[in-house]
Amino acid sequence: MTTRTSWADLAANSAAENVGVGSSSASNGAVGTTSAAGRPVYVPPHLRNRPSSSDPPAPTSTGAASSNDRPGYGGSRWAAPRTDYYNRSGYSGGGGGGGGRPGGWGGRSGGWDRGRDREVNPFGNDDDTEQVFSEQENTGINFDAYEDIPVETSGDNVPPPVNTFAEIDLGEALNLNIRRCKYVKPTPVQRHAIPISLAGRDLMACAQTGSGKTAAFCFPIISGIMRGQVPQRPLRGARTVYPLALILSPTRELSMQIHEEAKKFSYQTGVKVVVAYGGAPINQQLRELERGVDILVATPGRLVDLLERARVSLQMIRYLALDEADRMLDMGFEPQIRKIVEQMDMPPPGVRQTMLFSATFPKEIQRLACDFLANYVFLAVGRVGSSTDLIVQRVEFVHESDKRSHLMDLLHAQRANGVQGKQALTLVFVETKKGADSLEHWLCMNGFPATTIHGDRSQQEREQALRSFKSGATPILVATDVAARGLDIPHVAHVVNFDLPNDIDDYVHRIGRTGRAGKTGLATAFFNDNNASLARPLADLMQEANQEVPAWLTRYAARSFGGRNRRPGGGRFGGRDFRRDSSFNRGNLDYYGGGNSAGGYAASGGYGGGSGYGPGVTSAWD
Ligand SMILES: Nc1ncnc2c1ncn2[C@@H]1O[C@H](COP(=O)(O)OP(=O)(O)OP(=O)(O)O)[C@@H](O)[C@H]1O
Repeated sequence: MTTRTSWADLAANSAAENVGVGSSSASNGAVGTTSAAGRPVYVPPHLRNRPSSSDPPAPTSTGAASSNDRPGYGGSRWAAPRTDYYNRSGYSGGGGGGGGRPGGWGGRSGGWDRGRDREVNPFGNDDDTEQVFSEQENTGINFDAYEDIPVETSGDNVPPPVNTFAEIDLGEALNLNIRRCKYVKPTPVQRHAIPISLAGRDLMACAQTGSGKTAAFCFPIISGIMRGQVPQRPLRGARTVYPLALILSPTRELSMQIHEEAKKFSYQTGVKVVVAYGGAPINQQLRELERGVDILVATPGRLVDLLERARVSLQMIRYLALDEADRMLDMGFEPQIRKIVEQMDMPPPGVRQTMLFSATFPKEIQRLACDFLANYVFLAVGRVGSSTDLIVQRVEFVHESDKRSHLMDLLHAQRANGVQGKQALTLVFVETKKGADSLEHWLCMNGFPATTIHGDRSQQEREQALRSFKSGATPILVATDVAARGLDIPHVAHVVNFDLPNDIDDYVHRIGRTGRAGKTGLATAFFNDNNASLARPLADLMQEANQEVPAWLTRYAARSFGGRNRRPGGGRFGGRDFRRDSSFNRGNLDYYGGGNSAGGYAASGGYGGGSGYGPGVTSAWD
């Protein structure tokens, strides 16, 4: 029954070596065993009767060099919070109710090691601390490209931005991972968003595609969990888990990607990240959850399933992040998100910290989002909903019947220009799943290896398609909008909008699959009469991004009535914090904090001259 390298042993041993150690784990009265040092230690149910691991604990990489003497940071300074966690009944057993933490706090270096479950190094085998410190910036990244981007913040007492990661108190272990990722300096959204979130503020952040939003919400969450004190976890079903942070995203692949990123950022911090998404066997995800979870990354559907099975409780959520937040709150997802955030057991706004991120944020969605926020800061890096100048945008007039041959011409030209005849990675967006399959078939028949990703394919097929695309085995990926948002696929040189979307924001996200992290990219759109309603927003967007707008498109734009893409108030895009709109400020309203579904929220003064907002929120929304 002894697990020589169990989290409990390690925690106890580590505790003894550290300052500020609490009482031993046996004090929680839970089932225990005896550590090598003779101290009784608790072994959670899922670790009992497991063979010992012969592996030593993960080697420390921060060591005593930590310059941060807060408990919970790096190296051997982990003891205080760890002991704190595992002494709490309901957290690590005490009747078996501890879902989140058991097993989460293992290695001396802050990693986790639960018997046979040892934290895998997400950086692969080439993680060498010396190399980490000596290597240069992520190659090919030119964040200077973002330096001139205007930044707008609004809200009460907005914490100031930083210029370097060193200025931010993220903790030694996380700082080391940032260096392992070869992030030399923060991107503009990170410079602003991280200090705001670290100060405990709710945030609605809008920044261009590929500009590093994932790290902007992950770093404060990981850092907060590392240093935070955890309130007592309730005793509930033995198999219910209590994550401390929830990150929701609209697609399975994006959730997987965020999970991969978050695992890198949290390596050896002791913070455990688990992902749950549909289409994959739930039992495997349940087993993973039972091993401990601090940060749960999930798609809404699978999360609702887990909540209804009472396998996850949101009662302990301290951080809620919605990636692609405007998508999460649009008509398709809103009911599910409301159910998760408002109708289960999640703490309300003001108690939890909420972060909403996207590259696009229409004003009507900003209004909706207020239900989820308290006294939030609005941050816009660049114009809300704008595309990055790094993407060269071309629009070509192509009749429906000519699209295939036109695509073929593009691909031939691209192949001719490619390195050693290799096809550059090209992502082709189409409207329908059927259309995707048929175009893929046709491309393959014509000597262009292609694959597809769309909602009618099994999850395994989707994942295989992405792998095959990323590796270059099938350098053309034909996709529906399922691949439009968030996916960070290196080396996508060209995005083709074979069928243009109906909504300009979807266009922004689609083309954002190229031109990421300071790199340049190319986006070509096939436009014809079917896309007339997009003419105006498209022309405006291109102009704004300093792109050449064809004269014929300008003529189309002049004729178009705008439709749903035309946003009133001068700009097509929600170019800024909607709280600054005169319609919103009308009546000297006095809004208040708290997730009141009537629209109450904390926009406590300080915006565009409004001196506080009132309960007449609904009238301001009319
Ligand atoms: N500070 C940094 N230094 C270097 N690279 C970075 C930095 N921050 C993020 N990156 C890299 O930039 C790329 C884009 O980041 P990310 O996927 O978070 O963008 P995003 O803003 O969320 O994009 P999207 O709007 O498409 O979801 C990733 O490959 C990431 O590793």
